Amino acid sequence: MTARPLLIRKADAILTMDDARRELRGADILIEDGKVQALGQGLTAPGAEVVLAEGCLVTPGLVNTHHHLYQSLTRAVPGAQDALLFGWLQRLYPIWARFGPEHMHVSTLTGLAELALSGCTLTSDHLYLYPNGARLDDTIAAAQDIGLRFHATRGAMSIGESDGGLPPDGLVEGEAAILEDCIRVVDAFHDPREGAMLRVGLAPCSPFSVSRDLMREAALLARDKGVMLHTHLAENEEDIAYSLETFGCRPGQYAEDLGWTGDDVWHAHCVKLDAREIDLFARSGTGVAHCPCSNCRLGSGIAPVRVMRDAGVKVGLGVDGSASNDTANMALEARQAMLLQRVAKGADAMGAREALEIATRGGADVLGRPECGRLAPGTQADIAIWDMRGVEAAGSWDPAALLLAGPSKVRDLFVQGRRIVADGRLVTIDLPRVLERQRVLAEGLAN
Ligand SMILES: Nc1nc2[nH]c(O)nc2c(=O)[nH]1
Repeated sequence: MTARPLLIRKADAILTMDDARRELRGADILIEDGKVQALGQGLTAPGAEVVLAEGCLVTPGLVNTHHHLYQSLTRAVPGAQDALLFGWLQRLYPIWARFGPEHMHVSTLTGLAELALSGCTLTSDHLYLYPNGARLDDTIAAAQDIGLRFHATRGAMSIGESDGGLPPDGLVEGEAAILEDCIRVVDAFHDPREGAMLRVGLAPCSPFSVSRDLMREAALLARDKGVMLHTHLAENEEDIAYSLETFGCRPGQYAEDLGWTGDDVWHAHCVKLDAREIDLFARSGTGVAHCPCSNCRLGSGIAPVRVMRDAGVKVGLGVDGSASNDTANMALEARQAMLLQRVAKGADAMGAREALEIATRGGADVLGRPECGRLAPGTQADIAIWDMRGVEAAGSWDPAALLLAGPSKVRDLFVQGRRIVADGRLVTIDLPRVLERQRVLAEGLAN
């Protein structure tokens, strides 16, 4: 929380993403106690810290609804560069099986740093493997170090190869132990209060790596504890084929039968949802984490985001893990979301403002955080300041330039009114030291 009030002054433009989608010119934002107090021209606040935003565009901090932060240690792995989802996973599982607590902590710090520099203030993470004593706690500590708002999800895999699943047997956990650890991390870390910096969700990994029983039990536990549910769904054709062959139904039916629809549930990818499944998601308030770069990289396809949005499905944006993106830049991800819908449906299928809306309030709504992802009196002061005077945006006429042109990195970033990035540099951690450790750990995995 900010001790002193903070006044962001004279922004060229503020895209508030409030309920009226107001856009303010030459305007200020006053922040007190971690929340937006006022927006408008000529605000004053005696004793406030002043941040000048002339030449800048100000937006709500971007919200990332799907990531596997640990994967930042396995970018561009040979043999996994040109594969479809299942082959890609089979190449990487044995490498991930060698991770331990430090790998989780350092890779998460690295991934969060990358997100912060690209304007992200709130991210979820899906950690679904726990080799060699690794724990969800390792990633939570990293988020607390860096100061980003964090939704950690306790993922899991329980069906190994010998039981018809995709992962190697050595990488799966027993279901009783999974549920026990879910209870532990929710009780230890989940903060249900408005404005929380840390929440926990439950996230069995995917239909081809967990049992139906675990999905059902996780849903019951999540509702008992009042936390959200997250998994991968309908990611590509292999995923659909597995569902039809193994469960005798499409992914939407599978999710509905197991209690995995509702406004406390969000599914990653959903590239292959059909019209009935989209209607189910809209009626039930089920959210979607759209991951356009990863879907391109793995050749999964183009998610029907235009159709989903028109049907009323809640859609947020996700960079996905850095083994399948392999960058984790939220601004570029929003640009990719916009461009892909145009490839699918034509040049007017999605504008820059709509893509930015998905990347801000869209994601916040998917994560059940209506106090984030928009700037209005009373919302959380999660704010990105983009310098539009650099070469990327030079000559641009409109704030839409942020996604049509650039920049893709922030000048300043505030989370709950606390500055995380100043003049393009992270101020909460020693990034060069983290990157050096990341390099050593990656080398150790590669050799
Ligand atoms: N894009 C991804 N899809 C997945 N499915 C699954 O089971 N794991 C993953 C993953 O890490 N990335």
